[in-house]
Amino acid sequence: MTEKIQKTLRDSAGMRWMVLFFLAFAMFCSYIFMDILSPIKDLMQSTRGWDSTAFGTMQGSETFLNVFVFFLIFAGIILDKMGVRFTAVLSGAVMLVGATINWYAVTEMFQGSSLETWFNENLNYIPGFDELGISPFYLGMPASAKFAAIGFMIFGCGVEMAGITVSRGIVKWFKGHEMALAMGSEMALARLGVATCMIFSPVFAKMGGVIDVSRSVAFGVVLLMIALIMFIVYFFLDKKLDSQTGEAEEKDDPFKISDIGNILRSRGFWLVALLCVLYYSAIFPFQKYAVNMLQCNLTFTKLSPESFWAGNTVTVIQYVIMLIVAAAAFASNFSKGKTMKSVMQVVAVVALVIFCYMGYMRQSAETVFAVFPLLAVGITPILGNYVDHKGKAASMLVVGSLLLIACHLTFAFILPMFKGNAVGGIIVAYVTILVLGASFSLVPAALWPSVPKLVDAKIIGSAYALIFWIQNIGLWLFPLLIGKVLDQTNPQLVSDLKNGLISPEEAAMSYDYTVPLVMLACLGVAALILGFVLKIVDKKYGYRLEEPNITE
Ligand SMILES: C[C@H](N)C(=O)N[C@@H](CCCCN)C(=O)O
Repeated sequence: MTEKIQKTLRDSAGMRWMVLFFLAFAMFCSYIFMDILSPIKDLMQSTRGWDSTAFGTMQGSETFLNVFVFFLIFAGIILDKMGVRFTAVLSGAVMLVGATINWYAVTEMFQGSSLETWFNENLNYIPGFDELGISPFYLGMPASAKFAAIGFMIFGCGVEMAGITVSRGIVKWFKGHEMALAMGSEMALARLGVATCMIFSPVFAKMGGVIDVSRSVAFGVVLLMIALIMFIVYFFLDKKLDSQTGEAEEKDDPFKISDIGNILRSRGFWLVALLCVLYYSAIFPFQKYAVNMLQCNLTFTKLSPESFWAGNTVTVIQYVIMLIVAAAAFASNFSKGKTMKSVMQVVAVVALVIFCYMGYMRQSAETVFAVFPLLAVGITPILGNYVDHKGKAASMLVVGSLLLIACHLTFAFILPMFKGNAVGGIIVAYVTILVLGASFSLVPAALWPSVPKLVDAKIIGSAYALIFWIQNIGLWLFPLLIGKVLDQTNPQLVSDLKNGLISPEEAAMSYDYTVPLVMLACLGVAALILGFVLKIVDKKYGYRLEEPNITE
């Protein structure tokens, strides 16, 4: 008798990739919001009075509840107990609530309101947290930054919860299939989100010639509504899958809190978690300051408002070219024939060169930095595919860390030598940013798909949550530290600003970033050392990190 094989939704490649699209698109929207204020640090200073410390404190608040109230640990437990679809929708709703508060805080409506007065008079001292030096507020912090920080904290809970949920969702739908490629593609779309925000956030803020930073944030809020819809659609698909499989994974062997002990006893887990915090602390916090760092180091000529390059049409054209780079790189990864692959690669490279040229012609730091996530969009899926079929994840972590060190040192010491040399400076900036983008593809593409090799499937949600929690400590600390170090290593600038000798606009463009950049390079050195240790431990204990995910 022929046995009837029951096919489930995840056995269909089309269905799997459609599910991935919903999850990844939700992350795309979330990543746009995550960095929505990063390219307009100068405008936050000139229109809302946020100096570097206020900006850094507000940006760092994203991770505050996750780290100090252990929200991420709870999120992992919720995920392992309640499942992917419930947690996905919950995370979408939490992000939206936080983002809406954040938006209100930077609107004109908030200015002069009784809420502003309240925030000016309160939250200057948080017992316990202030003594430990970890308060998300301080005396003199602008009220709008304090309230925005509260919103960003709530958003941070949602976005990190979404991050672990999406990773677990991908493991659920793709294990045994193209898991690393799927994770790489999800991250690629997230990077496109960052590039989108680098380009469009300043456009929204400056629209119609009137500066209003809240328009940028409103744009992010609308996208988070779409993210929630994506998660709701995913909810129904995931429910259907569970009805087909009979929810075997959860029912047969339910998650227990004590399972977390198993994760914490794994040597491999700790090495990956520490490498993760060191590496990501040198990337994400940097991303929040990178545009300003370029503004301070590159020489831009002010374009007249009538100039073609200053207009919004060119922004849209540049964005379309960005999409062409992403689509061609992605298509080259999936093309079967050799000729088609090469054609796609040529299209991607040509479009990338045009993108860079336009960035230069537009004479703005945000359009130059937009190329950073773009390379990651193109190559993260390719590297994910490589991990699926060839392995070498631990080696990729080592190479990624090496590139990171080289880039931060170049920004610190070589880029400033080109101040005054507009073309030379832009070339150095582009090459360094592209190499950093390559590093930012290597490490994530190798790191996240390695986690299922280190822990049991039923505790994978908690394992991701613990890694995120450890990582979030760095993501909390370093934006704050960079802001403080910047103010402390630029004492003349800070005192001139205080005494009214320079305008906030001038100050925002004149910081010396050398010390913060060296600090980030040091993180890279520590990550590199851990990468080597991981390679040794992997060999000794047989985690199979260097082996492919798919055995052909
Ligand atoms: C910031 C966040 N905690 C993070 O680590 N993001 C990773 C992606 C993790 C996989 C998400 N499904 C990143 O590289 O962006």
